Amino acid sequence: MLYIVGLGLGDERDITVRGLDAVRSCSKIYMEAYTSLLSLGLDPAALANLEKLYGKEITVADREMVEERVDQVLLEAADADVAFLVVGDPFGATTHTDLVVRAKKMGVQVKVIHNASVMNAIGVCGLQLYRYGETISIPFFTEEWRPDSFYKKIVNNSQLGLHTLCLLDIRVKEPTWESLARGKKVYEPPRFMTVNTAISQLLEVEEERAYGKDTLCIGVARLGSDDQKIVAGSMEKLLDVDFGPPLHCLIIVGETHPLEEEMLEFYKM
Ligand SMILES: C[S@@+](CC[C@H](N)C(=O)[O-])C[C@H]1O[C@@H](n2cnc3c(N)ncnc32)[C@H](O)[C@@H]1O
Repeated sequence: MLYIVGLGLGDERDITVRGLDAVRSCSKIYMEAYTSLLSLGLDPAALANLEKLYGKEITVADREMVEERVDQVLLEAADADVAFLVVGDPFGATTHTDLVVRAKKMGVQVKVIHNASVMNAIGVCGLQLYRYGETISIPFFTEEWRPDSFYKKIVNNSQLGLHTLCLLDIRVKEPTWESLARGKKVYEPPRFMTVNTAISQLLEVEEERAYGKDTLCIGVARLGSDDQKIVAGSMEKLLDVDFGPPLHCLIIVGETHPLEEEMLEFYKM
């Protein structure tokens, strides 16, 4: 059996009882470490906490492993119970549908154990799920590369009066050759996009007045942790707010219902 287990958004204690039972029963544990709070996956101290809780060693599965060598994991799961851990929820934003499809095609049984995910940002600020449009991802701009395909989606959402949840880029540096030569992959800390960078990039590509510096937005940092931070304000005001350590996401507010407005008041700066 392949157990795909969501770890939630806080720390190692956020796994569900059902998830913990499954993990402890498995002979091999992999942890996906590229779509979410990578510090959990790549910080040796955080990893050690998880291993202590599970009583088992964890193999960190980076993008290359998940995309290119996943059949090895699935073959193991054909003969034994294997856990594949995902920070957040296995189907939260980035889905692991591909893994499920491949497992089923190979005749491997799959059980998914859900948990909180970044999708909880949708409601935590008081906005309502059915008043959101398409979710977007904002990549880091570089000197030569300024993709803005997300912009059209914001325009569409805004024309319909819908809110937009913006997920922000995470850049994982490849393990160095030096560390690979020593037979060990060593990861440098990933680069995370802040709410401030996201807003300045959004203002840079704006041209159809879908939004502007006065548009109401909500910045959400470290959702699900004890020190989560949620601040609502105009783009201009949020540009100067220090949201602290990652992970961050941003919501562009569309037309609001009176109940949404009441809740938003608690977060306004
Ligand atoms: C691909 S999504 C997360 C998928 C993950 N499996 C989940 O269920 O949450 C990654 C993006 O979501 C946002 N995100 C994830 N966790 C967050 C958190 N705790 N607080 C704020 N934003 C978060 C960040 O913008 C991050 O780049």
